[in-house]
Amino acid sequence: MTEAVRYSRAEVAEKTGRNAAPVWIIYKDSVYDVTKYVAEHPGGPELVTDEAGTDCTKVFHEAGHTADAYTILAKYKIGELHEEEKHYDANGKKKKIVAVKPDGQTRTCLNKVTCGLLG
Ligand code: HEM
Repeated sequence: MTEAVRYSRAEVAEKTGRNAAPVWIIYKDSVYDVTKYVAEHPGGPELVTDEAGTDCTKVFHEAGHTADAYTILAKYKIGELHEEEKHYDANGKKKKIVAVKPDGQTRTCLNKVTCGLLG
């Protein structure tokens, strides 16, 4: 299996479609070059170009896209984010963000509530 090409969120952020730049978007930690699709988008090109360079995972979901849209999107995949910049784990689950205290101690949510109750 060939390794995925890796990009940083900063690199993607430059691909805004402006000044002849391509239109790249991030969806669930994968990077897509949708430059050639923009003009074909059934919802109009602006909906896509407005998100160019960004992580549009939430927006893409909320637009209520059908399975067709996800199939088309898959065709434009060019790579993935660097491991340390990913928001999803290997099972596609959203990574848990644990609050890290300055002294390096970590507290879970439940812990915080309990400590809060005890004062
Ligand atoms: C990232 C921002 C995007 C937004 C906010 C967005 C929003 C929308 C909206 C509102 C529609 C409905 C249009 C209508 O019924 O008149 C639509 C349709 C559609 N969009 Fe997007 N879209 C985005 C990106 C994309 C991308 C990147 C693709 C594929 C590469 C895509 C594929 C489609 C397809 C195939 C439809 C037709 C209906 C469907 O199959 O879901 N969209 N989009």
